[in-house]
Amino acid sequence: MPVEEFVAGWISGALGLVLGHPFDTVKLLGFFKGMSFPIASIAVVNSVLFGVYSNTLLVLTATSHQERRAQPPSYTHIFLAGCTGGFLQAYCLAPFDLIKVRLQNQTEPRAQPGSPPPRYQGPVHCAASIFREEGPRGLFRGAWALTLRDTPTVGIYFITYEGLCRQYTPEGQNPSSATVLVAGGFAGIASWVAATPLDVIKSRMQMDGLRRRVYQGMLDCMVSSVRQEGLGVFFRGVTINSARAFPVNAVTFLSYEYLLRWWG
Ligand SMILES: CN(C)C(=N)NCCC[C@H](N)C(=O)O
Repeated sequence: MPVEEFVAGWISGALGLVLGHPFDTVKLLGFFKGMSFPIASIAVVNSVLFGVYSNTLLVLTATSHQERRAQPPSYTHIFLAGCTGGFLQAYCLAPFDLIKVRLQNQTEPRAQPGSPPPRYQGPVHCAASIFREEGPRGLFRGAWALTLRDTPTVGIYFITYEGLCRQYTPEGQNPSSATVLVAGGFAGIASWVAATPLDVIKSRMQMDGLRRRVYQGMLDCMVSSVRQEGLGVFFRGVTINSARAFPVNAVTFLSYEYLLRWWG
């Protein structure tokens, strides 16, 4: 199994994250300020995403990453490989994403003289507290919604990227840096616009259980969110998700492509 794609995914995910971090921090004003935890987690998750995508395409089409410009895979194969990558990354992402959401939503003010310490004092403390208070399964709270969010939308991510690259690249050639940047940016936006409704539900499921359980399950969360806030609830955060997605995924795809060309 070729491993370069896993390593390239690892490095490119970390680079994309550095650009995306300010957006992640303002999305929910909170306590989540450090970089080491998100870098470590996104690197692992992106490595699984790109590694599984590329190796699934290898199984489906018998072409390596280097051969794919001369023998482009069909969009059906790209979509299926993307969905497989999205499905597997969701399971690796689930505990990291839960910790991120819990820390971001922590609204207690930063330590002021006399104020009680925040409930979670950092990522490791947060993981240990969830494990202790909600059990090992607690670390996977919201994983179903995350899987439903990521499986089709990562398919959309790779289809958009490949479609735009093919549109603006002469046959058989590698896309230019500008094309990779634009295609990567729009792939990020397309996938996040599609992912936002389930992203809202996922975050609510992850916060559920912190004090008392509010929702019976994912469907109940959807229905009560729409009842209380209207259909607009599914588009909450779509603008900031898209604004973050363009630079993050432009840089992710550019570094991924260049690392593979450099090693290839
Ligand atoms: C849930 N969605 C939209 C995705 N997983 N999209 C594909 C990768 C996105 C990239 N790691 C990012 O953080 O923007």
